[in-house]
Amino acid sequence: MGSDMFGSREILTSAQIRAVERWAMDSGIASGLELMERAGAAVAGEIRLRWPKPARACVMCGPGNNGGDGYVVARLLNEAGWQVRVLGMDNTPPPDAAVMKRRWLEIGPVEALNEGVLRRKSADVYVDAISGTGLTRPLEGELLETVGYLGGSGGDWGFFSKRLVAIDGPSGLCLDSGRMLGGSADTLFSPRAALTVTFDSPRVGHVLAQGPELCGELVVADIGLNWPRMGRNPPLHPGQVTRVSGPSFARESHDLFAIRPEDLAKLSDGHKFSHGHALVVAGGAGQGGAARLSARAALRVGAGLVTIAPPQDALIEHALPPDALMRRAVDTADDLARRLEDRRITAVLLGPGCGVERAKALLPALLETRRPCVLDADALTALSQRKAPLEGLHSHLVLTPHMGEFARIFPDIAAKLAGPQPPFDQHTLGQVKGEEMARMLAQDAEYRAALAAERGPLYSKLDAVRDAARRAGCVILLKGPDTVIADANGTVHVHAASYDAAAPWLATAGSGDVLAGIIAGLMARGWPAFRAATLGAALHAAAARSFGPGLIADDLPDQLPAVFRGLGL
Ligand SMILES: NC(=O)C1=CN([C@@H]2O[C@H](COP(=O)(O)OP(=O)(O)OC[C@H]3O[C@@H](n4cnc5c(N)ncnc54)[C@H](OP(=O)(O)O)[C@@H]3O)[C@@H](O)[C@H]2O)[C@H](O)CC1
Ligand SMILES: [K+]
Repeated sequence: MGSDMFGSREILTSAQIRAVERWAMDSGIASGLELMERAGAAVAGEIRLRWPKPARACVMCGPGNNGGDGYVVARLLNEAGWQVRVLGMDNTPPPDAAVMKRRWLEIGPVEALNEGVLRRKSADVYVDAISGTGLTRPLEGELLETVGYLGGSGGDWGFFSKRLVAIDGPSGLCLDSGRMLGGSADTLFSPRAALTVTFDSPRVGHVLAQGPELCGELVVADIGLNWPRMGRNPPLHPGQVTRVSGPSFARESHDLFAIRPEDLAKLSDGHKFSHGHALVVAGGAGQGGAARLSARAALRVGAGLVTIAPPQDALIEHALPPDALMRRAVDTADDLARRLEDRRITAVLLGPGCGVERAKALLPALLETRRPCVLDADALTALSQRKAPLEGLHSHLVLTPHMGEFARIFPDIAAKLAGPQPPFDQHTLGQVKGEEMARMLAQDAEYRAALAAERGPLYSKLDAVRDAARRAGCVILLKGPDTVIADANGTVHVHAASYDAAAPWLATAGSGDVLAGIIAGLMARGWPAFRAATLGAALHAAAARSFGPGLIADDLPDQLPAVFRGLGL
């Protein structure tokens, strides 16, 4: 999946993939049994690619259709000459899984699925088919002990992390949020898979939070669902997609990678007079480095003109190259307002190295113009210190906070995301009071309503950024290894750096200033806020990858030409 860096693909919630499966079955594309056979065959095939010599497998099958996939894997590995041991449950599985279980029982026994039985004999490969998209509440009892043992409660998680293959996801992982259901954020004793095989499309939980770490290598297998993709009519009924709300499925889909064919055409459009003019506000004396990084990035991404605007007494600091940069002093809000009377300035960046007080003083004049702009760093702190932080924000605006800045502007949303997740027991509720208690009770009610409506149970980073963007009425890009970008209409995009290998190098000082500059440069060139943010995140990661290890932020802008060449521009 990582190889398709410049494509886009939908990321689905559990409810969405269920609806797609139902649609495929209802339209006669494939029966449930056929889909399950294909899913199992895909998993068995991936296992045999990695362990080409028949070996010993232990397949753990849960109570639902995830378990059904497991019984198929067991049968197919057995046919390929593997020694297969199956652990399963004494329940009445759903109809397709029941058929697959019966077929396995013609071949071999099903032992009880618990930690004691699992410990008894070791295997070369362990297949986790305990739970998939149907997990709705934290695991308990023997299942929890089994999953905890896979996660290392027996003291040896390294053993399983090399040989655990998860079907759809490691069990216990909420595939709508990337968090362990009922678990703590530190994922102690959470199973880590060497390989996760999922079907049709990645799920939200594969790319957010702990998902990438717990899933290991992610393979997305095509099981022939053939549903109409992006931008066409969905096979989903509105009621089935309310978790990721909005009227149409195209708007609902969370695409993983950002660069689309229409972006390529526009990036290579060589008409210099249509490339706009970005104004990058800089800080006082000795503070100019961050803004210069941003300005250089805006130039490299192709803004026709870039002006850096420090206070008068810091102007001299910006005398050095790049000579393509223009310099104009901006001391007061009036100066900025006068500068922005020039309609040729098509985007503004405020924040990097600007100083909180200066940002606070300039913000009203900037927001007043409703000019496309990016607010980063000190401008975000300035926002959060205003009496009404969100006043005057508008849809041509991109905020690029990291988690700390996000939490200062949206404290309640951040608390909901970071806090314990429902269902809350009496003990947990007994430890809080007042507003905290009210918030948790509301969240618990929301969780139960979501379950009743067949939606994903946990509050995810995706939900958080979407809620924040709706409230603020602008685009928000929350930085991290799983960068989530949302607009005010509920469209969400995930840039999952965890799947493109650039993440560790991007965690370097000044990297955010470059990202803000790239986005401002794209906005100056006429990209609407949301597309500028998604494309900017992809170009930023691509620049890091192009340079590789040893990267410092100064290197990023100058990698953009190589990235563009790589895109065939
Ligand atoms: N033909 C198909 O539908 C295909 C399915 N695929 C695979 O199916 C799973 C999704 O299957 P589903 O049955 O919806 O869900 P799971 O197997 O993940 O789990 C559901 C069962 O687990 C029970 N459950 C839920 N939470 C818990 C818990 N905390 N402890 C114990 N048991 C739990 C649940 O019981 P309920 O009481 O809640 O009903 C179910 O019995 C998908 O992931 C794929 O692997 C294939 O994709 C192909 C086609
Ligand atoms: K699983």
